[in-house]
Amino acid sequence: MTIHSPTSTTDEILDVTDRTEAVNNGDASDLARTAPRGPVMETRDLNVFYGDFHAVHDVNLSFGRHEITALIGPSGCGKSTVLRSLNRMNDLVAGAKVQGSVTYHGEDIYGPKVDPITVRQHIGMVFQKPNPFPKSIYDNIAYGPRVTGMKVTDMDAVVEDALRGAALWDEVKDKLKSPAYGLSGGQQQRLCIARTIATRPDVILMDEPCSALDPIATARIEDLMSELKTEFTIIIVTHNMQQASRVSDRTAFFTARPDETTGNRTGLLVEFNRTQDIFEAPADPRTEAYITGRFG
Ligand SMILES: Nc1ncnc2c1ncn2[C@@H]1O[C@H](COP(=O)(O)OP(=O)(O)OP(=O)(O)O)[C@@H](O)[C@H]1O
Repeated sequence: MTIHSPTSTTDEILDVTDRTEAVNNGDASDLARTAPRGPVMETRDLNVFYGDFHAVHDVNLSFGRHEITALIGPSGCGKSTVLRSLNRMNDLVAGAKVQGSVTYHGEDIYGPKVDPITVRQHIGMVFQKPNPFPKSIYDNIAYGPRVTGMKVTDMDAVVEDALRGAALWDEVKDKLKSPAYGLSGGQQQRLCIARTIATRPDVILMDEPCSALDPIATARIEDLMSELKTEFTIIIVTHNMQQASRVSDRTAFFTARPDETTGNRTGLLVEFNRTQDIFEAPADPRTEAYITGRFG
């Protein structure tokens, strides 16, 4: 698998091999005690700017295969900014600039030969608000495989697989030609997850996927995440700490530090560890203050 554009030559394409060493460099070195082995993605000294504004500072993270990693922290600490930099969605934001590296199976996704569209095929995204296309349920799912030129011999099977994968098939199998807008909010979000998995990504980024949903729809998405991680690597931004503790294997806690002169608040990673450790034995007092509700 490669994220290079089709013009890349074979010798420019890096192998997709597991790296077995734990990655414990950078600012969070002593805190990332249990970084995953053979990470699918890593950030190294990741800094993101919006124009002159320094939004996130030196983020070092590694995301384990078939794990769910939660990004948590108070509003404005840069969680979504970090998430969007993982599949180059920030390219679409005018004035956004990314420094440092983001690697996917060892390849720098910001490398000069890398095609951002290909990156997003491997690293899909589900947004906060369900955003189905104004099309039928069927066409919402078939759209991705069609436009990405996936070789499909049986589109009906692709649609069914994706809807089953998103735990939506039984609810919609008799109305596949109906408009997606006729579904409930929770069903629409599962449709968006089905749409994402239809193009067979490796990593799924989720930006507060349950924040617009009621508790029952939220529980269904959380169950779904646990099922999906057997096939995919999932990285989720959530404000809901119970959700992070319920679904994730590892948690990264961010905060924002005000600049002494400008007062601008720059996000930074405070602590990254197994979720159980973050919630039961946080190493940093700022993490403890946040998870116990004394800050943020
Ligand atoms: N498109 C943008 N242009 C300019 N500044 C932005 C942009 N997007 C985010 N920011 C700023 O970057 C900082 C981090 O924002 P971001 O949305 O990543 O934080 P967050 O932790 O996800 O916040 P929240 O939890 O409120 O969604 C904030 O100060 C925000 O105002």
